Amino acid sequence: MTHIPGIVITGASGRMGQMLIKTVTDSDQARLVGVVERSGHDWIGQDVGVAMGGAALGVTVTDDPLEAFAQAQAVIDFTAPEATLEFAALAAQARCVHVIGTTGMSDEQIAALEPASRHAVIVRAGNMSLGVNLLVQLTKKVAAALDEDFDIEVIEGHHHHKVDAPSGTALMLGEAAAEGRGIDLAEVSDRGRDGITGARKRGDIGFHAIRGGDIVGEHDVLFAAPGERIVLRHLATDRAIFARGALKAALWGQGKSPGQYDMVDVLGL
Ligand SMILES: NC(=O)C1=CN([C@@H]2O[C@H](COP(=O)(O)OP(=O)(O)OC[C@H]3O[C@@H](n4cnc5c(N)ncnc54)[C@H](O)[C@@H]3O)[C@@H](O)[C@H]2O)C=CC1
Ligand SMILES: O=C(O)C1=N[C@H](C(=O)O)C[C@H](O)C1
Repeated sequence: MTHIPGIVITGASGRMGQMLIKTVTDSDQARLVGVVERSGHDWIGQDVGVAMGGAALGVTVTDDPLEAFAQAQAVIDFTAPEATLEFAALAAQARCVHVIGTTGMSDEQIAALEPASRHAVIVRAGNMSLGVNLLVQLTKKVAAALDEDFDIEVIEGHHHHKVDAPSGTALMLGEAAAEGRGIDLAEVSDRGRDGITGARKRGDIGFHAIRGGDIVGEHDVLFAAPGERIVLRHLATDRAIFARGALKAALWGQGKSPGQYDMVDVLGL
């Protein structure tokens, strides 16, 4: 019996799904034991390596998540909110660590993860990269050090396929800024101004989303005061940074107590 954890990747044909499959198969610390796609997808029943245009990997794409999860110790899931909720219940049933990269989940959907987290480890983060999670810590510190003379704006840019805004990362950064200031983000959030908006309200945290081409992910946190500006910036140029973080989370979660965790826990930041 091998102690190398078996991993299932959901959303196998997606931008992140394919990157995750490469990352897991290149790793000597994990084994790819299953890949899941939605019912009706033309990859179902094919060897995933062949479907990706390369050599066979000996793993067939399935639309039966529970059957796949039953063979695994962790599920890495970068799909869509409804799918992620379904996978959370099934991963808990199979006692798999569930690493959730999916963004765009509503507060209600996030709350609905709680029953699953009583039985299994869930690691969820809107961004799995080391750099962004460091930026989150820096944002909290800078916001705590500055008063409301500094207007905070979070500006993010992504590829034209992205379906949710603001990005999960932008929300993490906004939450960090609000936490640094000791306030509730929901009360100060100002998203995507348009029209005669009136002057900026002191203390608000603004969000702006750019969508275009193949931008992997760019985030600025702007602190603007009369006479000076500070910009904290992260630029992602390769999705491998997210996949590496997700695999790290899947390995970190082995043997941990059931509950909800994030990348700050995984990275020890
Ligand atoms: N947390 C992080 O570090 C990162 C998060 N993301 C998030 O990951 C998610 C996916 O991003 P992309 O890969 O760019 O999207 P994508 O659209 O390329 O891939 C999503 C995949 O999920 C599949 N899917 C949807 N419903 C499914 C179901 N019920 N069962 C199985 N598969 C299902 C789709 O068929 C598709 O292949 C988004 O929410 C994105 O914001 C993306 C990059 C980094
Ligand atoms: O959809 C993406 O591509 C990304 N989504 C995440 C987000 O919403 O912040 C992380 C990364 O920026 C890429």
